[in-house]
Amino acid sequence: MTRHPVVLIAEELSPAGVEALGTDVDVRRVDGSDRAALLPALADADAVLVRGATLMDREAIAAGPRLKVIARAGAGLDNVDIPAATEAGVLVADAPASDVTSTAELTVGLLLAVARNISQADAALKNGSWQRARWSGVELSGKVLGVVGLGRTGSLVARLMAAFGMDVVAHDPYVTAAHASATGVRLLPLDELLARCDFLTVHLPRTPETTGLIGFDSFRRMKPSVRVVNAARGSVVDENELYAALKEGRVAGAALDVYAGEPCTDSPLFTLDNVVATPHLGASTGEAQERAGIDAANSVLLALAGEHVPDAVNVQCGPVPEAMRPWLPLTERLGRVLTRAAGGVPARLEVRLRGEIAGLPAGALELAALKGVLEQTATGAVSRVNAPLLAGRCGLTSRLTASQDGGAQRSAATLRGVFPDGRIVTVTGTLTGVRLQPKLVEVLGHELELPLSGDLTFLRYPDRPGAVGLIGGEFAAEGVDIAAMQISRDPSGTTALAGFCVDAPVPSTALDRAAISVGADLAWRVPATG
Ligand SMILES: NC(=O)c1ccc[n+]([C@@H]2O[C@H](COP(=O)([O-])OP(=O)(O)OC[C@H]3O[C@@H](n4cnc5c(N)ncnc54)[C@H](O)[C@@H]3O)[C@@H](O)[C@H]2O)c1
Ligand SMILES: O=C(O)CC[C@@H](O)C(=O)O
Repeated sequence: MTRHPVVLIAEELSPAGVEALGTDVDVRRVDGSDRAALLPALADADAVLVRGATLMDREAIAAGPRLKVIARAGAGLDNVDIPAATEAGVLVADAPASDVTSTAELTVGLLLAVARNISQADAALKNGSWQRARWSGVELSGKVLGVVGLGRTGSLVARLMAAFGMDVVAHDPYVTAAHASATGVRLLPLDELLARCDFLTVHLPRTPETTGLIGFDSFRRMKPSVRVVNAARGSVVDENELYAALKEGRVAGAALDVYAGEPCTDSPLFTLDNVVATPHLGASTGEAQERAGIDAANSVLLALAGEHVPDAVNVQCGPVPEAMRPWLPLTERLGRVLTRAAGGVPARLEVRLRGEIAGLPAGALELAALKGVLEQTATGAVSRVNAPLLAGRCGLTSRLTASQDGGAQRSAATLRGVFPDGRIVTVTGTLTGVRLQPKLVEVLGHELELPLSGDLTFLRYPDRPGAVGLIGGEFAAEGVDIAAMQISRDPSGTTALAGFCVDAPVPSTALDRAAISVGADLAWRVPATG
């Protein structure tokens, strides 16, 4: 029975997300926050689905030797050691678009709550106290809202708050003025924004640069009437400094959804009347969880199938257009043919694209070629994720070149390897027919046409009559059936290259005998997988 890939669900995942995984995977569950349960459960896992409470650090990644993908059902990957995953060849993806609307809407709620003391008044009333003057607030309309971080959430918050009549200004050194103006905001230096705003909301990732960004110095620059909202990451606003500023009347109010350490139940901030606090609810809506689950499940399925994962964060390539996707497995296989033909890894690899594909973004093809080249010799797992790292370690450099002239094909990909001993080895493939079948069309300068699938075997020998019969005889003696074959002479007509698609791997003893019988100087096999 074929083994289905094991997908470990380590946290609550929406039913739609579980359903999106389909029936061709073996779904298992574990409580990812329980380390003692998580580590052994990872031993068999091909994929793990997490939210924010499962720590996928170096130790956890090492506990999953089969792992191919870590997918986060949500935005942000603070709980995943991305460099460790990259080294291990494990793809990491999150679902960055899934919770933008929910988080932006919660931010609107927090802005309103901190302006109007909604939660404090609610709690007081339910406690029997009718205090209208005590909970009087301020309007949003006409006030300046400072948005720090004008990415997905920040931009949506800016648009939504403009509808309240707020004057929205933003600080984000990494966005263009065009993006800001399309969002309807003015970009300002941080100091100027801090000095002007009546309300401040941060929508930043946690990075060394953003940790504590809103701290003592920032509060010093702000008006004492300012109200601060954080629904991004706890550590972006320094909690101790915020507490001091609120206590001393240097900040009028704060609304927080996130905390430096979570779960957080006993912060000094919770003792203050002018603080509204929610327990990390930004993405906690049915809609966001459904989208996050489905997006993460789709990333898992794509990664397990070896396909391009648009939400991957640790694959070093840009977008992969639809027309480029069938070329990924083809280029990977070409890499395997090249390394096997040469008996080792080249020092330099050129990935040449010709014809119609030459104009398309092709970074992913370079990664696929590197993967194919390296996986024959590497000791651990090789994927498009760690291929550049492993190439660097073994001194292999690569480059992409493109030419509009496809030659005999509409499009073709050639791998050209230059080896440390000066040898140059080339292999070329193309996709043919309506079903885009991968074909080899050139090997070591010999033109041929051979399906680039299944087990392949090649021999290069001085051309003479009867050679194919001798080779076929050796294969037949081991019960190996030939599904397709091609013989190609070099331009001088003296050397022949025979390529065979075989139904089962040719035993090495049979290949050795065949090579001796025809006087081959090269004989090699390319296994169907890895
Ligand atoms: N509360 C929640 O439940 C919840 C839900 C979703 C996202 N988040 C968090 O909200 C934050 C924003 O999410 P997003 O999806 O909008 O991210 P994003 O990547 O779309 O936007 C982040 C923006 O911050 C900017 N930025 C980075 N460093 C900066 C700096 N030093 N100064 C100013 N700007 C800087 C980036 O240029 C980018 O535009 C993330 O930390 C995310 O994890 C929280
Ligand atoms: O609910 C969650 O899983 C956390 C939401 C998440 O996307 C975040 O980045 O804060």
